[in-house]
Amino acid sequence: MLEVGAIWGFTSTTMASLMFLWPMYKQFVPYQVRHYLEKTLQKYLDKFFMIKDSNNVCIRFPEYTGKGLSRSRSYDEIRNYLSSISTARAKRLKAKESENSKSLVLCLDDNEALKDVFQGVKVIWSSTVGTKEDRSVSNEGRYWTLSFDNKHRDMITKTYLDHVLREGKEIALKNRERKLYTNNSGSEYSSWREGLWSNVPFNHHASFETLGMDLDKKEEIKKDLLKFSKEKDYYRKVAKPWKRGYLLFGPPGTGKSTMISAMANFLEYDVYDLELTTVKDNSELKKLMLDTKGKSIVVIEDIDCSLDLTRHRKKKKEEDEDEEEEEKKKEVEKLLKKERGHKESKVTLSGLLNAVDGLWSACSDEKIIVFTTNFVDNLDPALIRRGRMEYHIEMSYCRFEAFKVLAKNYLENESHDLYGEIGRLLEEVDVSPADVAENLMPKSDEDDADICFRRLVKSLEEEKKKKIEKEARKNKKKAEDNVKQEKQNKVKGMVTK
Ligand SMILES: Nc1ncnc2c1ncn2[C@@H]1O[C@H](COP(=O)(O)OP(=O)(O)OP(=O)(O)O)[C@@H](O)[C@H]1O
Repeated sequence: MLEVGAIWGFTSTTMASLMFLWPMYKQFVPYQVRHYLEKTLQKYLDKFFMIKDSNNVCIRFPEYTGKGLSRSRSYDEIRNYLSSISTARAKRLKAKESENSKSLVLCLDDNEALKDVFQGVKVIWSSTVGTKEDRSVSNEGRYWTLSFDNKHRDMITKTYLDHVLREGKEIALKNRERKLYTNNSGSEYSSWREGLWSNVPFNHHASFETLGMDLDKKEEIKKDLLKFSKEKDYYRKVAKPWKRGYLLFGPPGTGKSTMISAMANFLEYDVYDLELTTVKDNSELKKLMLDTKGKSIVVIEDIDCSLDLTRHRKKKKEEDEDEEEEEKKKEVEKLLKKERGHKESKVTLSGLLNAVDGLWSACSDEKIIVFTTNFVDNLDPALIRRGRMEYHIEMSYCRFEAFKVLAKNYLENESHDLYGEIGRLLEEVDVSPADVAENLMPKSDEDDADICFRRLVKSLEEEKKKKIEKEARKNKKKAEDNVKQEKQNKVKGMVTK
């Protein structure tokens, strides 16, 4: 496209002179001379432009591939665009499978033409096979030729071509095979000369339809994502990098990872799964972030396990915090410390904050950052404050609405006599959607919906029993502690007397 612009001035002057002299030239110059002159002139001009008659302008776009020149990106974008407007004529077009694309790309056959109308102006795209000389510039001498009325020249070159390239780029993004990236650790990529990220095709089929959670909450998240993806101009206007942070928190098995896949599928984004424990230091983290593309979700799962962020905690523990919960946290922290002993990462909290929304973040477009954690209270408030992690989503235990989605997913069932009992039990006990899903999944060919629902009821009843026993133990311990305390108080009282 740059080349087209650069020679436009020169060509338009030449064209104007030719248009003026054209009738005289045709009448008085012998055919052989005309033929020679036209051939010579074509050598210089025909690469990009040619004049058909005094009213029509044609622009040619050669397909660069040879002579060390990389394939013209704009050519691909034009091809995508033409493919999208030519579906009605698909049968007459040659279908070619494109590289790294999940869809077919339709191409015009040699010497075929395609009409497009833009802002009421008609243009014709045709595919041309050029002469022998053309092959020195373009692979196989192939061109797209765009013809239009000269009076629309400004609109076509300024607005229409921009529109074609923009649309073509959008289509390419939509059709691309989406990827799941994971970071290579420092030593791996330096010794194997790999990139910072390795990737595999992203094939997770989770969607918001299959995600078991409160319906209103689900709709709210979808709306938020959609709004974000359409707000390029708004972010530019308010001078903010086009990115948004989501914090997903909740107990294990409540669907945090599933939610990330659903988000990626909903927006058609790539996913970068960033394993912080293998990142050497802050500078490597910055490089990794800079090496991510737009239209992507950068995920740091179990952020509380990735870094020692707990030491920065400002809030004092609430006094009435559940003792057993606290015991569990201590256990997890102990395990993490052991783990960190093996893979010491020098990434600091400030390094992470910089990577999330430092200067670098303005360098790429349309990015979502997701942190997940099982223990939201363990995180430093600076890391998850609003403005950094704008949207906090609590993934909670399975209740009746989520159960209905899971029953539909796993058993294609929407009503059963046991629904009432299951609904009541799910209000009484806290079980994760992962646990419910496990019970609903048929274990053999004989397992029908009835068997699976009964298995679920049995498991929920067991959970309820455990809960009651736990409560009883807790109350007993409390009563014993009270008695102990009273005894101690009495002894203290007797001593002071
Ligand atoms: N809300 C949900 N909707 C549908 N399926 C779910 C949901 N939650 C869990 N599952 C099922 O349970 C499995 C485990 O869920 P997932 O890994 O998303 O949970 P998680 O919250 O990320 O767990 P962890 O905190 O242990 O990483 C998933 O493969 C999915 O099949």
